[in-house]
Amino acid sequence: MKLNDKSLLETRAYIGGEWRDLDDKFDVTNPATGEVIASVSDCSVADVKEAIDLAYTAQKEWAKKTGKERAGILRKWFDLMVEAADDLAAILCAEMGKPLAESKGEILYGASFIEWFSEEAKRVYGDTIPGHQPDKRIIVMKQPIGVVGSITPWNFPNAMIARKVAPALAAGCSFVARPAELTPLSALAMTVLAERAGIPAGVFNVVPNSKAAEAGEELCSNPKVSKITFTGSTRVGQILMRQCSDGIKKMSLELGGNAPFIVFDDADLDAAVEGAMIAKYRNNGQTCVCANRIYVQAGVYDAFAEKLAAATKALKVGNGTEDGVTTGPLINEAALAKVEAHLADAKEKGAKVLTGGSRIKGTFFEPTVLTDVPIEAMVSKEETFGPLAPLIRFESEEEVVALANDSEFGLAGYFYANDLSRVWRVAEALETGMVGVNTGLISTEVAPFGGIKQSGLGREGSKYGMDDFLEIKYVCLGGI
Ligand SMILES: NC(=O)C1=CN([C@@H]2O[C@H](COP(=O)(O)OP(=O)(O)OC[C@H]3O[C@@H](n4cnc5c(N)ncnc54)[C@H](OP(=O)(O)O)[C@@H]3O)[C@@H](O)[C@H]2O)C=CC1
Ligand SMILES: O=C(O)[C@H](O)CS(=O)(=O)O
Repeated sequence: MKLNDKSLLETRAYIGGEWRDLDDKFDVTNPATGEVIASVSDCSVADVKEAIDLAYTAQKEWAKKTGKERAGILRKWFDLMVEAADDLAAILCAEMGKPLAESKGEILYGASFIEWFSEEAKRVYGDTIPGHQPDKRIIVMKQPIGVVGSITPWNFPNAMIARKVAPALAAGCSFVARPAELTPLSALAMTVLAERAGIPAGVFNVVPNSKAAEAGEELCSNPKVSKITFTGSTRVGQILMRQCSDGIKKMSLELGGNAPFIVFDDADLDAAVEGAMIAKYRNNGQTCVCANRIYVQAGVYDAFAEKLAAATKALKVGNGTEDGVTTGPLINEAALAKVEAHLADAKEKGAKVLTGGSRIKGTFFEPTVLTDVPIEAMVSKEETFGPLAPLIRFESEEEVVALANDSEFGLAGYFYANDLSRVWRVAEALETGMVGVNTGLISTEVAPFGGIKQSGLGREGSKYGMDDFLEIKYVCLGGI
């Protein structure tokens, strides 16, 4: 790994403003090569508890700073992240496998949340409300929620932390981040820059560890933690909800998805193929908003399938450090096994492979297009989280909206159409938190990201993103 600033490859835990080299360590491997790239300090539950204690103390002073002071420090952090983007991308590519160009895209995407919330920090407005009695005056103020615990996944090891820590610190909260065991290096690298930006000791803590359940249990049960923010599977989100229920702890949950991608017969097919390529194969299909089910209206099914297969064949699979590589490895053997299970099930139920369909080597897998996929196939019911594009034929708008909504998930949905009335009807009818119309890429810091049903609670990014880290206080002044 070539780095301009080698100090960004940090392996120690960051607790109360101290870098701690712990005896216990766990290895981080490169999914493209299987090589160990670093051994990282493995925090115990006692370390997590100490981080929470120090965050609790530090939060009081951090909240006393003005929004403008917090804004200035966050803006400096943003500037440092952009300056170090190439190094941060190299670290992310090495530990997660995302091709370099896409890794850099994630770094800039993560940084955009820090920039956005450095601006929002100055705009935590309250209200005055006309009194309900002559001698009463009413004000509403917003105050930081307190210590925030965060648990994040391996698939966006920089952006998922940035999307949470930025609004939390902007609001005056302090933060204890527990990154995924597979990808702690990106979290630690951004923490090096946070310290350089002047984030005070104890305000931002990072506790890498290899026993997620133990760390999670401490974060969820510790009364000094006021809020848990989680991105990951619905299964784990349910565990965390149960653990937070005793303390009625507030939560933000960004969970699993099963996005429908619908191509109507009045769509611009070339645009629809372009959108499907992004929505399906971004991050090698390992995003929660990936197109998981591709519904194509009968009249354009064959033409779309042919075009999508041609575009899929043009993807270049390989080590993300090599020029021109568009598609890296899957994160691990378990992820590959899930893709192969979905493929085998679909083929058994009658689907045909139009292109791809085989493991290459290690955890590299050919981007695959399947046709004639039946609606009862596993791949249309469960999130594949890999480069498998199942094409399902439909006849009518009513039929496909019912199919699209037949899921316990409701994160993202996409469709291509040009009829204005249809665009309004389908955008309103889809049971998802986010809808892409004639686009396959909807993720941005300026819009509210989040889902409904079992895809989660709350929204991240946008002007709405601060709300999850603030408490509303109503003050009634009497006797006036
Ligand atoms: N809505 C969204 O924005 C996103 C949703 N996801 C969903 O997550 C899944 C894939 O990501 P994946 O990382 O495997 O998801 P997981 O839910 O398995 O893991 C997410 C995080 O939770 C941790 N974790 C696992 N078990 C526990 C536990 N019992 N208590 C506390 N923490 C725990 C993991 O730790 P460790 O990895 O160290 O074991 C990881 O840091 C897919 O379903 C995907 O849709 C993923 C990313 C974004
Ligand atoms: O973890 C994810 O899948 C991200 O939320 C997807 S996105 O924000 O990059 O779209």
